Amino acid sequence: MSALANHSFAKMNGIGNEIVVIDLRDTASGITPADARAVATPEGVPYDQLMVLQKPRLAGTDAFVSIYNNDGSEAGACGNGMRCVARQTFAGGDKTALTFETKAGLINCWQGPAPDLYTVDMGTPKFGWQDIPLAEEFRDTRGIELQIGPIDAPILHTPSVVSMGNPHAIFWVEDIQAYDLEKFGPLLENHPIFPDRANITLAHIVGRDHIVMRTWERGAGLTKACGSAACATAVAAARLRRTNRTVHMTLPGGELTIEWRESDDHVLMTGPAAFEYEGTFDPKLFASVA
Ligand SMILES: N[C@H](CCC[C@H](N)C(=O)O)C(=O)O
Repeated sequence: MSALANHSFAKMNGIGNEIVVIDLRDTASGITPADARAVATPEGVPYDQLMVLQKPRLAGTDAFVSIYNNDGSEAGACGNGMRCVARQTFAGGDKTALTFETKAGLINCWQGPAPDLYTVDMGTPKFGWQDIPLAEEFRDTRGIELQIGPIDAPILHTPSVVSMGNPHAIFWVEDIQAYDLEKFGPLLENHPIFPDRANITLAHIVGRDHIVMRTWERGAGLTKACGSAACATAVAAARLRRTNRTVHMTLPGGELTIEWRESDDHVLMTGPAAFEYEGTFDPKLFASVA
């Protein structure tokens, strides 16, 4: 039987990014992709990402956190989800800073700068073709030309590619609403250039300290916000010398502040995390899970 049967969960959101947080640190268990898909069904708790806290594996860390998209695929990073995990973990204890281990590395979190805000150190961005990753024939990342749709359709081309522990392709456009992301998103997400698929962002640079964006997420589709995409987009814009290293990001679900810190290249993301309700998983959800 799944470790989730009869287990409690917290339904949260990170500026509209639908998050479920499960704390399995009191068990020796983890979950399977089939468990993640079972939770995402309409009979379960529909979400964009599932954040599973497990027993710490490294000394000095508060938990190992596994991240699942609603299609059951695992991801190395989830910025909005980490703010939700931080809020839940701060609420349950007396700490002012937390360290989580994820597939992509260590993530430090702290409350602030305002009472309802949380800051997450998302680590350092990676730009190499093997880091994203890109298919080897596209190793020259400057030459990526992606044309999607009929020739008279708007052509999305020359994306910036960045890994924040998960793959991101960012297309710079004048109008982020001018493209049918629900149509083009899955085509680009699954393009052979991205052997691990990719998160696809449309971004418009408003000024040197402000970007508006929206994202088709790998494994989850169109979401109201993608924190790691906001980090990747802010870094890519600064790298193109089109913005400062601290940028205000406007996403469909809300606002984030991203700082690509000059001293150590770490990317700090600040934003809210909302608690919605708590519940317990009905064991019937997992009846067909092996
Ligand atoms: N879909 C992403 C994971 C969730 C990222 C997003 N929700 C965030 O806040 O960073 C991926 O497969 O890489």
